[in-house]
Amino acid sequence: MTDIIHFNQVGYRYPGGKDVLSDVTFSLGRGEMAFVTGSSGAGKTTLLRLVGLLCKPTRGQVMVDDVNLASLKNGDIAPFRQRIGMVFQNFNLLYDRTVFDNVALPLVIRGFAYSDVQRRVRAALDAVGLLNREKSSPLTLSGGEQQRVGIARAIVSKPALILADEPTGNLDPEMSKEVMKLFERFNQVGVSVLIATHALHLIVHMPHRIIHLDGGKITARRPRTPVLSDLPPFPGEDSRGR
Ligand SMILES: Nc1ncnc2c1ncn2[C@@H]1O[C@H](COP(=O)(O)OP(=O)(O)OP(=O)(O)O)[C@@H](O)[C@H]1O
Repeated sequence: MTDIIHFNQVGYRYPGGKDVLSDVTFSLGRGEMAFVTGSSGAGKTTLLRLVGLLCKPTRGQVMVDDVNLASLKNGDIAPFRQRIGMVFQNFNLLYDRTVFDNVALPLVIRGFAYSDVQRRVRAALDAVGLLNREKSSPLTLSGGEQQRVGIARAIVSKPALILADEPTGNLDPEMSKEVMKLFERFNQVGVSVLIATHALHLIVHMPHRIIHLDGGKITARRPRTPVLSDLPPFPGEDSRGR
């Protein structure tokens, strides 16, 4: 598995502040899903912001999709970000627009033809189970549905990588599980996914790797847990053991 993200001894300090990340080295494999955990202030959001080119490391190198982010010129940053889908805790939706318009936004900004916008937005809404709500205002949706709109907007550009910052932070336990399952579905079709979360109870039974931050340093890593589907099938059985 090649890496879609590689951090090499990365440090970050907000202007005028102290180090909020130091000596962070980790990789996310292409097609992998993993979690970044840690208490409030541990540096999870900052780590995702570095991957999403929302800030630049003060030390070390960040590679994303085989590009050293330090080598990108200003004009290359916006096109590069289109390879990444971002999902936020507070959904970041436009509440005076329809669900369709919210999901269409990244494509409209890029100047896609309307017929392509329509096709891709409908496919994205279908993938999150909200095709029947395309004309609705996000205000009429539940929190879980609003987050699914946020996820549809993140995947509509067919990114190689999804970054999600506390995507279940405003959701009840049932909706949180649904949203995590949705990320797993995209991961199963090859999208790499990195999720920052406090919700240990939600992820502890999931098989994905956990990268734990404390005070801006990686202090623990839980390897990916093998799951039944990793095992080769017995002769005469399919991969689900049936
Ligand atoms: N714009 C900023 N300027 C200065 N310091 C900041 C800024 N944003 C965050 N910090 C500091 O950086 C540290 C790491 O913050 P970060 O948001 O990355 O943590 P986090 O693990 O995502 O926290 P939370 O779980 O509460 O969102 C914190 O001490 C925070 O106060």
